[in-house]
Amino acid sequence: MDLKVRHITKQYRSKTVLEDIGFDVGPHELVSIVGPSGVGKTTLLKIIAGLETADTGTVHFSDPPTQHHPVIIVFQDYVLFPSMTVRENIGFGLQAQRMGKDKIDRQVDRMLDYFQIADKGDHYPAQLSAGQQQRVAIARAMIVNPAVLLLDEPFANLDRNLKMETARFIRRTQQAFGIPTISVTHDLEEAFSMSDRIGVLLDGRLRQFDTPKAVYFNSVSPQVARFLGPVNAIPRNLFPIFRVPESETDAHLARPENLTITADAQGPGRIAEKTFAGHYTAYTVTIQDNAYTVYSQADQFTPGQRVALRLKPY
Ligand SMILES: Nc1ncnc2c1ncn2[C@@H]1O[C@H](COP(=O)(O)OP(=O)(O)OP(=O)(O)O)[C@@H](O)[C@H]1O
Repeated sequence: MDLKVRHITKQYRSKTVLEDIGFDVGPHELVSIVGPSGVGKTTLLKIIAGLETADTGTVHFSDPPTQHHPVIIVFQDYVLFPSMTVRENIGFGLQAQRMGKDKIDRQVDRMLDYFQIADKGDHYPAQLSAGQQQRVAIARAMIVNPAVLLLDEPFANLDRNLKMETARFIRRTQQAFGIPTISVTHDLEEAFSMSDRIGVLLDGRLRQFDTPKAVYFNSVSPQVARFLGPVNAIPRNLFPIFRVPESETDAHLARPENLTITADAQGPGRIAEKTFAGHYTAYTVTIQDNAYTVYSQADQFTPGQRVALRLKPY
């Protein structure tokens, strides 16, 4: 099963929200669409789910969804039915398909085991932690064998540790069940950690669609690069001292982890600031009145010290 999104355009009251959006999602693939708040991520997801109509464009499923193989969308507040137990919540979709009780029970048991909430089957949602509620919501989505799984800000309500754990869990589950999945989020860490490919939506357009590493280290524009994290623009006249390969661009974009510092008493740079950041040290280095951010494993450089900066290939 794969999914092709082609030339999607959407306006609300003559304001263009989405313009000519196109991408593919392969079988077993998890794609994240990232972008700032209000850029149209939820609108795009709703169009793919058929809950909203596009002005132009198409969404093509290689294996068209059916009642027994539906497109499932999980919204950020993952509303569980508060007066139903966890078992009843998870089995709800199968009951709606009029499956027999024994069969539903067996499938719900499998889900409870897989999602490691077997001891919570008879609890009500209010008795669960946010992470457990999240698992119930995903289990409820997975049990109906969805053709495509759509996640809208899946971890918005979780703290950082739980978020990363849940991201890995969703990744494993989606692969184990072989379900093409699209997640929309403004949380970059989450998108980088679980996606096969990432689409960057800025000003209504999909500016880049590629692997996490490629969008991060090889951003197609300064706008995309800045949205994805801190970036240094090295001006053309400084290419030789940074050892940037010759090219036609006016400035080379380098992530802080793409620069290395070496001690050099005659070097063009000076350490202006040093900050401990856990698994690396963040330095601000000035060269000709420009400041560059460098993340380094080396912590021996001190403010005021003269240094050289070099581009390191990734
Ligand atoms: N039904 C609607 N009628 C009119 N405008 C709408 C409607 N739905 C969304 N919009 C507008 O379309 C734009 C995109 O909204 P959308 O919810 O898709 O953004 P988003 O990227 O998901 O935002 P967030 O990250 O904050 O959830 C916003 O400006 C929003 O106000």
